[in-house]
Amino acid sequence: MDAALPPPHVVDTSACTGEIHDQGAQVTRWAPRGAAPALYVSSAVRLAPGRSIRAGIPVCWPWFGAGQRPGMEPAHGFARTARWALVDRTEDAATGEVTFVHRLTSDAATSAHFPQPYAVELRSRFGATLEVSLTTTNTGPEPFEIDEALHTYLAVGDVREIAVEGLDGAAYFDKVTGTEKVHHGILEFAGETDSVFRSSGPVMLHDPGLERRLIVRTEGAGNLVIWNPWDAKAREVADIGDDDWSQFVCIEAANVLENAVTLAPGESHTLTYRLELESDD
Ligand SMILES: O=P(O)(O)OC[C@H]1O[C@H](O)[C@H](O)[C@@H](O)[C@@H]1O
Repeated sequence: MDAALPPPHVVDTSACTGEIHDQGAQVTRWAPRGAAPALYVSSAVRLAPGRSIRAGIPVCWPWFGAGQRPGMEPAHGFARTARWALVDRTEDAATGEVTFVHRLTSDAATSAHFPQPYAVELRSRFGATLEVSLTTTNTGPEPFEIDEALHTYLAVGDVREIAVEGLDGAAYFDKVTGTEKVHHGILEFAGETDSVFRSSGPVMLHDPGLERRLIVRTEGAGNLVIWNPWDAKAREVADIGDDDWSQFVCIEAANVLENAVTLAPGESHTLTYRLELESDD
């Protein structure tokens, strides 16, 4: 059995329900009041110290995927499995909004692959909309470079039936084929998809199965990464339930490849993800 992860911080207000873990400063649930959950939680999710949580919004930092050099581990950087410190929690009684601030510093989590001093703050605002901002500050004497992503798992009725609007004309790197492409029209899904768009949105996800639309807006992002492993690949990915692959799509706000962020000493950068849900009725 897995060792226990401390329980998440829970939000239950007039505006929404939600939860966030100190591990990874990871939002795992959000639903506006009266609506179904907007974020996917794997039916095979494992909540254990040091294990990435297959749900919600993993924070990928300070590298993405396998990183820029061979041997960089863990995948997607160490922030998503590190224990962050909760430094603030505020609630606005009038709006029902709850805001958490989590912090990770080089004193708390270090890596041979990223020895530079830093402070990272994750501000999550749970309300009628969800807003998550990741701010990186270089607290050391030398410049450094980071990749980053707010790797959001969106819950969908059936990925084969959804349509994503807002990427017409966008260039992207197709990680499945390893080629550069340009997308035209609406984005629909018919197989494994792992695309790094050179676009920051906004995009609208039309979901006829769940009779709703999800609107993603970003700030400070050079890329949107869109991922679904499809059936065969999903079986190779840890902690995804056998029949889960059709029930999510990741639309991630990111700065990767040529959009990696370089920070001079004392400099900060913020990456923001806003999610809104509109029901059809
Ligand atoms: O299995 P994980 O380490 O969580 O990564 C899951 C996925 O994340 C991103 O979307 C990448 O673009 C994919 O290549 C990767 O497979």
